[in-house]
Amino acid sequence: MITAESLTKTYGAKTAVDDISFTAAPGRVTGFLGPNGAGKSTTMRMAVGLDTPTRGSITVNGKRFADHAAPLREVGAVLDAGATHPGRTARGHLRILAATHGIPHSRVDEVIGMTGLDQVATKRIKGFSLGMNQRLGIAAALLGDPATVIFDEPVNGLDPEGVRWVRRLTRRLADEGRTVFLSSHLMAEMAQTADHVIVLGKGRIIADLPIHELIDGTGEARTLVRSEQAAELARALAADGVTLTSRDAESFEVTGLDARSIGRAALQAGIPLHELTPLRSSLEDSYMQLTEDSVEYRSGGLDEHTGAGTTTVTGPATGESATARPVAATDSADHEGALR
Ligand SMILES: Nc1ncnc2c1ncn2[C@@H]1O[C@H](COP(=O)(O)OP(=O)(O)OP(=O)(O)O)[C@@H](O)[C@H]1O
Repeated sequence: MITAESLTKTYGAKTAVDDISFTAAPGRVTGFLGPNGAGKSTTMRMAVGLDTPTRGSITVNGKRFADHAAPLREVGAVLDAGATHPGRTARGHLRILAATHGIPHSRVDEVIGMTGLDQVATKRIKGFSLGMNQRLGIAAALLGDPATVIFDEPVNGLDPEGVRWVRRLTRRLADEGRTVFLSSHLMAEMAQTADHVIVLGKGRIIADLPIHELIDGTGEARTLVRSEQAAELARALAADGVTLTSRDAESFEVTGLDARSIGRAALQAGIPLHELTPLRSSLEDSYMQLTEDSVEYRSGGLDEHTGAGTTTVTGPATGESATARPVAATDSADHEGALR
């Protein structure tokens, strides 16, 4: 269990973590999600005593990290997979760690087996690929058979097999009743891995909810429609499976019909449209919307995250224009590309 209460960290004038409170519970994978610079790593570093809170607290299994008599048996963390001695072998590295923490040698071979490092256990770490280093970091984190694990961006730079392996492993660890706390800036990754997500933006929590609520809340595409003849248009669109929700006298939201079909139906009915805006359609979009105001570094021009530009939709009959910002146009392939 990880519990943060009013946790705050400032570096000079910079507030990296801003008064956050949350719980990562045992038996589930909690995803810690947020754009670059949101404060994820800082929070994780405070959880394992590598940084001190400016205010508030973060405890693991009920105690501050430093107050645990045998911290490695309580929490295993991978915050920087590269932090090893390059001249040592994988087994040598793990044996030294085990010895300094009073962990029996037999556990070293267990974690080597669990992380699939058998073939390279006697090889020097300096020749290790990123994926092997990541596995070694995880092996070290699991040495003490901890009840809580904390992995910072565990799939970053991994090949598809590595990504799948991390997913399966984290699921297994949670199913064994452990608290699994993972950070990522990729919604698509979290959607496949986490049971619960905490979304951080500019040091603050902007969402804390089960992953299915995030999916259920955003799964169905909605379109905002505005027309002076809203009632007439609503009648033209009415059909099985189509839901119309009124916003005001001239606008309503449509589910069960995409923007293209709505536009076509309006044209056929000779009804001018003033607005036709797809509201959202994917998990990635909802994440982008959640974090829209929280992105610290943004490139100019097209929104690099949503891939969304601005599309002008010409209303039928009158030729009036309406501006639609198709947030649904996200192509998450770039994000997922790193995962395949
Ligand atoms: N030692 C430090 N000194 C000054 N500022 C820092 C320090 N560590 C982090 N920060 C700042 O705090 C903010 C949060 O950083 P942090 O690394 O925790 O974010 P993050 O969500 O992990 O991002 P990323 O995904 O890029 O690692 C950033 O603006 C960062 O520049």
